[in-house]
Amino acid sequence: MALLQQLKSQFVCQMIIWYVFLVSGLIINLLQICTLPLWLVSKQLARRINIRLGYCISSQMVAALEWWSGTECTLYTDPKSYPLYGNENAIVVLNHSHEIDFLCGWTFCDRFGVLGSSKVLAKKELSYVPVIGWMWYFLEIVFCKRKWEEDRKTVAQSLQNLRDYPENYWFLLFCEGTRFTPKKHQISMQVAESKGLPKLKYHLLPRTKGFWITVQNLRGTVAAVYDSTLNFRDNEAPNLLGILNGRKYHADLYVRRIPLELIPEDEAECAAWLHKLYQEKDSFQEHYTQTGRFPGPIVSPPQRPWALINWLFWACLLLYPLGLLLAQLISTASIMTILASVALCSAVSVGVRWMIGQTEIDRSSSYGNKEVSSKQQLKTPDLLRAASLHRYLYASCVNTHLAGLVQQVQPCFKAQCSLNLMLYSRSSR
Ligand SMILES: CC/C=C\C/C=C\C/C=C\C/C=C\C/C=C\C/C=C\CCC(=O)SCCNC(=O)CCNC(=O)[C@H](O)C(C)(C)COP(=O)(O)OP(=O)(O)OC[C@H]1O[C@@H](n2cnc3c(N)ncnc32)[C@H](O)[C@@H]1OP(=O)(O)O
Ligand SMILES: CCCCCCCCCCCCCCCCCC(=O)OC[C@@H](O)COP(=O)(O)O
Repeated sequence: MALLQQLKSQFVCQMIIWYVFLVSGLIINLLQICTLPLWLVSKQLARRINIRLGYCISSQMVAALEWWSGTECTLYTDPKSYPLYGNENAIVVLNHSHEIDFLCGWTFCDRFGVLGSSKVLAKKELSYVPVIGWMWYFLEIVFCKRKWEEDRKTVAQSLQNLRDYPENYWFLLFCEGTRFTPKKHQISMQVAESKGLPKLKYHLLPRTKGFWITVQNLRGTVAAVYDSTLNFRDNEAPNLLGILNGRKYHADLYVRRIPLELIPEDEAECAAWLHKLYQEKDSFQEHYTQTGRFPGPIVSPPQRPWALINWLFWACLLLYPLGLLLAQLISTASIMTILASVALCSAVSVGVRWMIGQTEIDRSSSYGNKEVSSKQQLKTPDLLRAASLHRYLYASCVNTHLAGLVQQVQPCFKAQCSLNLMLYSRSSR
């Protein structure tokens, strides 16, 4: 066992995994380009082909997690909801604190048969990542610049395109918008305070616009929101390099299925609903910290062999020509070819390191890192501030089960909030 573990951490093994991933990925990207003319003839067929091509890439990372590192992924959920998973379209809301959270998400996608078709609202920068980012263009992943004024149109349009998608998919939303760091947490809690929202211990304050626009544009085609909360046992801090080194982690995922009809249509109410959801998620994390488990029963889906079979297929296909090439290099070695090969390998290693860097929290973007000055808060137009306060008042009432009453008096509430805030803003100028 220890020998196997040592073998897994050998540089040469990791080189093989990388070689197979990169070369097969680029071949698949090329095949995806070849499907372009087909989009004009049969869009649905082109989509179905791309789902399978996409699977060939993303399942390699799932294979690395499940078969190479042996990471265990446990699902806590209601057994009544379980049969629906994978058999309907869903919006997945997931916390964003771990470097491999997306990969654990992919594992569950694979187990429920929606890996090739799974979607995400991703930051635009990821679309430039070779192999994965390029693959995403053809899978109609929705990209955003995290600048609402620019995103509101493009994101809505991309979501509308998914309305006639031919296979079931899960649409993943990291509503926190960026990965958790202590600094981002501190700043987002200042924002929460300025909006009169309760503080969260384990999450950043969720950004509500992406959630609202997704629900609004996918209503009628998506059946439910899967509220998903992920954590790792024994305070593990998993990362991609650990996976490639064959290190085993233990992921626990708690999923609640919430029918889409229960989510308010109005933007302010939808935002309040999401804030309340994150307060609940925070309490689940607290429960996990205290007890080492999530509430409810464990109903884990079985591991499937397809990710491993796919990897073995590409390995057989690509390792033989690599062997031939190496043999030829050694037999006809000239100084020039050796130097050129070393230069090529070094360039590839730098590229690979950059790709891994995309998953590392230490290299996270500065989004959500900038202090929001009180001056900026005061600059917010009166009505927007009023809407924020109204949202909070509504959320507080939802918390105290007074939602029905609020809905009745809502127009008066809105007017009263607007008036109060206009008076407040004028007096503070
Ligand atoms: C059964 C099993 C179930 C589940 C299995 C689990 C998962 C599997 C599912 C699918 C897998 C599929 C794919 C996974 C593969 C890979 C994924 C990889 C990565 C991609 C992830 C990303 O790229 S995350 C980053 C991009 N995404 C997002 O940002 C989404 C969330 N963001 C939003 O919704 C934003 O609103 C926005 C992007 C639409 C617009 O952003 P913008 O900043 O322009 O506007 P905002 O409205 O958000 O900001 C202004 C308001 O925010 C307030 N503010 C200011 N500072 C802060 C702060 N620090 N924190 C919080 N709020 C802040 C400000 O006051 C404004 O307030 P308003 O009152 O005016 O709204
Ligand atoms: C067998 C396979 C082994 C090979 C391993 C391949 C590794 C390839 C690495 C490419 C990774 C590209 C997919 C990246 C997904 C990263 C998800 C992520 O977490 O994005 C961060 C954003 O949400 C928020 O960004 P920040 O604002 O925090 O910054």
